[in-house]
Amino acid sequence: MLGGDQEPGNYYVGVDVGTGSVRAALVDQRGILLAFADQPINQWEPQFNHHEQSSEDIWAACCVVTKQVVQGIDVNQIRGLGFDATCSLVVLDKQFRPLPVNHEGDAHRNIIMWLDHRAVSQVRRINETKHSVLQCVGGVMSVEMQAPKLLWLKENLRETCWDKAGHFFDLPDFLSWKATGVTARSLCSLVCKWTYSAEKGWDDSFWKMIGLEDFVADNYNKIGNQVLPPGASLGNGLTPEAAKDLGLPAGIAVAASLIDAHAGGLGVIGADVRGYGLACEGQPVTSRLAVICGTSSCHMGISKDPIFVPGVWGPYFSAMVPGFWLNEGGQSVTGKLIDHMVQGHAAFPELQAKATARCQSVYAYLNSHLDLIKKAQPVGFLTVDLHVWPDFHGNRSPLADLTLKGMVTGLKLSQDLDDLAILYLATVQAIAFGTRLIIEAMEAGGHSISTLFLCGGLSKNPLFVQMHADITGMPVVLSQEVESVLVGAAILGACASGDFASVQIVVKFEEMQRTHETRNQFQDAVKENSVERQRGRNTK
Ligand SMILES: Nc1ncnc2c1ncn2[C@@H]1O[C@H](COP(=O)(O)OP(=O)(O)O)[C@@H](O)[C@H]1O
Ligand SMILES: O=C(CO)[C@H](O)[C@H](O)COP(=O)(O)O
Repeated sequence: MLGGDQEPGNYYVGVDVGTGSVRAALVDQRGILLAFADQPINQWEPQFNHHEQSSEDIWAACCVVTKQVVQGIDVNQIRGLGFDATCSLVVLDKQFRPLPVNHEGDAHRNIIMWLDHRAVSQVRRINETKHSVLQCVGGVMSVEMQAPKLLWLKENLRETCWDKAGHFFDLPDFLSWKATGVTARSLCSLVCKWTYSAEKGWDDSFWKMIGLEDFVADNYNKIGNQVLPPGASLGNGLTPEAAKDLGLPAGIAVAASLIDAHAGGLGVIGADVRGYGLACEGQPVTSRLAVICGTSSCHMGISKDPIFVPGVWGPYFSAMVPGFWLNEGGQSVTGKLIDHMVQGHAAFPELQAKATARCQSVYAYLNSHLDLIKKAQPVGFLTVDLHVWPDFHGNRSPLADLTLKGMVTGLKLSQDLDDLAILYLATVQAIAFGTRLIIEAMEAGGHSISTLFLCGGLSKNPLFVQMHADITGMPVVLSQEVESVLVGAAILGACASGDFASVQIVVKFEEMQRTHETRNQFQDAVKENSVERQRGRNTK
């Protein structure tokens, strides 16, 4: 076992702040998840395309779930703590107090969430500059990144927010600051969402060109001028105040953080797949694509040399696995889109009642209903007359066009449970086709991908997984530990503790995890059908 010099019973805590909830896990030195807790967090949408959260609300939820997962153990055996979170923008004043990011002046809502699309005008102007930093985000900056949102705050909330601001954090970095009092930022967040270069640092000309010369004058104090690799140990570790909040011992190692998709990628991409006859067995890790699918989906592909893929974020150096370049494709709404389509359908109340009666989730019920109504052919053929274009919140990758909208064709007058189930299936398939489009763009750029490694909430939906296998034509690997994002966060804590020399070595934690593969039934079905037809011909 790697890192054999650890004492038995070393524990690490991972905290994952997703869009809808905060999760924590207790993980041992074998990478086995021993305890899990989750806590919902609030989201506000004060107007269309404005999505806000509260850093105080999120920290309070972190404290609840962390205390829960360490119940019953000797907390002195906890060696490290790691955070991952969505790439949302946190705004604090010079005394680290929350500032409002809204016209109502509500300082409790001091976070502009990752999926917020308020800064449309700002990102258009940024992209019109054609500045060279845009070559590190696939050529087009997303409205979901931090520069457009910062520019929006300066142009729209000058007095109530911008002039009073002392610190702008990516949410993962806010959490590590809250835990240690250290304002150092993670290389992951700054490189992926702020245009920071691992080799050259900040580019003064970019910030001056887009009208945020304030940061240059201030020597980047407000957005970070001390940058550490993910997994580096921060300051003197957990402060006594944060230790009390979290129910952990003061002084334990706290790691420089990761964005949630990157933690998920770290948690699955190194899995040991020997013995399953998979195409990626014995292949380099660069043949693997990690897809972290929750509210959104993020497609994480790594390479030894930088690969530029138009419309796909990156190339980013060492932003997920040290020593590798990263390209990140994405679909801004996937789980959120499926929830939207299902909950907005006329038959949803009937579905809810029937699922509740069976003590099932609505998705488990829908999946079984589809099996009930499918004919002789695989379930995927039920949507031959109904199709969905999934860009209800713009297209993140590979078209990188925030103005695109969603579309449904093939609707009838009926709105019964069968129609809802088939619309749900068509939405799942549309998302899988979006993944295929991203893979094709990445392969055109130079990637060579053979196998998908899925994690995140949607990886718990067998239909979602099967449609990805069928439509991409690739095997899908699910790790035995479904909470892979949390394993990724705990890996950070393990690295910061010094029990493991680097994140990369720790990635091999996964050798302890078994994996199982989902066969590509669609291709098998097509083959069987063609065999049937051939048999039919031969017997005629
Ligand atoms: N067991 C499940 N079956 C089907 N869908 C699920 C399941 N668990 C979560 N989801 C879906 O995954 C999405 C949330 O993903 P998750 O990774 O848990 O959260 P976050 O996006 O906050 O990180 C939601 O759209 C939810 O409907
Ligand atoms: O842009 C991101 C990652 O690069 C966001 O953090 C991610 O898309 C949101 O994650 P989730 O869907 O799990 O809430």
